[in-house]
Amino acid sequence: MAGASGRVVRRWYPHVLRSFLQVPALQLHVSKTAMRASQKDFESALSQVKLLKDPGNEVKLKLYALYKQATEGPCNTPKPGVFDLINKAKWDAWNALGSLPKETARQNYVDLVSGLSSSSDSSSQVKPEADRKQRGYETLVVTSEDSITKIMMNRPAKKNAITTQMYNEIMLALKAASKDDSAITVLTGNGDYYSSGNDLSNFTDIPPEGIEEKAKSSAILLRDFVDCFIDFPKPLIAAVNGPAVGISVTILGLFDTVYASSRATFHTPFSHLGQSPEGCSSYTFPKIMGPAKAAEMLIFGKKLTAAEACAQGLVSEVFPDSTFQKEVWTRLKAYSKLPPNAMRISKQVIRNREKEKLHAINAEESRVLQERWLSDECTNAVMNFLTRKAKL
Ligand SMILES: CCCCCCCCCC/C=C/CC(=O)SCCNC(=O)CCNC(=O)[C@H](O)C(C)(C)COP(=O)(O)OP(=O)(O)OC[C@H]1O[C@@H](n2cnc3c(N)ncnc32)[C@H](O)[C@@H]1OP(=O)(O)O
Repeated sequence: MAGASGRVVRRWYPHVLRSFLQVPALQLHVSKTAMRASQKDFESALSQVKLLKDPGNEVKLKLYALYKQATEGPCNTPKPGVFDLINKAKWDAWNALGSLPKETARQNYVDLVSGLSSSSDSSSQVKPEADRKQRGYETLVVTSEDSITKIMMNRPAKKNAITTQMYNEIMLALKAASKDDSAITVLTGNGDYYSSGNDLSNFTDIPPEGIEEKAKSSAILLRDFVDCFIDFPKPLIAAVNGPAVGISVTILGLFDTVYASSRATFHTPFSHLGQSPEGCSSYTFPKIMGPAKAAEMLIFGKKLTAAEACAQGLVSEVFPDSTFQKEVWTRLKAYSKLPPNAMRISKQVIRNREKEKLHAINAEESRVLQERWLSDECTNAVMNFLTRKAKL
């Protein structure tokens, strides 16, 4: 088909998309059960999508996953076999959305299509290497520039506490970053905190099936989340711009490099919260800092300053807070110019032999936490925070 410019424009919908995603035409009509506030926008996005140029397989997978989540809810179909590559990729994309609410998925679908429409309108002017703010995230700002994908947690008013939606969006962003053309990926926080860890209001959203079911699905979410860090194939850097708590600290052991502002602190108050370590920290922390120092953090909740965390090997380098952003990004831009394949392969050589072990540890930590979340110690600690009786 010839576009307005005379260029040959390949319309990818419906035949290509349908054959790729094998979505029957009828499925593209929204089911009545999916009626919500953004229903009209969603329907118009479904029509708009037909007019777009081929956005590439990665985006098609994202659209597919959001469409399935928006209309059917969380993925609960059996995982296709390893050799069923297309269906497995589709299943993985849908499954990665975890328990993202239907309404949010619908909104994300609408945002994604609107982003695609505006970028295809001005596609002739957009440089592929330009700073691209990726749309479709509500709790993150994801940008790609200078061969660096930056994933910034963006709930500064809540100290970047990680909601279920943010866990899902970080997983999506990591999966996209693992396949994009960037050389390195950076996780950071917006505002004065890096992250205050798990959003404790995650404990209040109990489904009709009860707290046990919530603990079970949360353990799956946690395990999937940490797996994404274990498996991330490119150099992964944390730019810890301020205090870090809980899971935002424990997963640092799975990063390749950790830069910290002098204002950052590192705090894992699991016993105070009636919980136990996650993010593979029960293995990585003793390995990084020795069992005695790790126990002080993970059992007794000792908070480390940035300088202490650096002395103990959890942090690679500390920068004065006043120059943190400038110095870190100058350093990262230089690193991002190194040959990407060499960096990726070096990471594999360093990390691969431990992957299986890390997955097993992650599974075990998630299993133990699933039980902890049902304990009185944990319930009381969370209630105390939510009723403003306690802070860390
Ligand atoms: C049934 C099972 C369900 C479980 C689902 C879990 C899924 C995966 C779990 C993985 C496990 C992770 C373990 C952890 O991460 S443990 C760490 C948890 N984090 C905390 O306990 C921190 C709690 N926050 C605080 O103590 C303080 O807020 C602070 C971080 C010390 C900052 O204090 P400050 O006085 O400076 O600021 P405020 O308290 O006024 O905070 C500003 C607003 O932000 C809200 N906030 C901050 N942190 C969190 C949080 N972690 N969860 C929820 N809300 C948070 C705070 O309430 C303020 O909100 P407001 O303005 O509306 O009052």
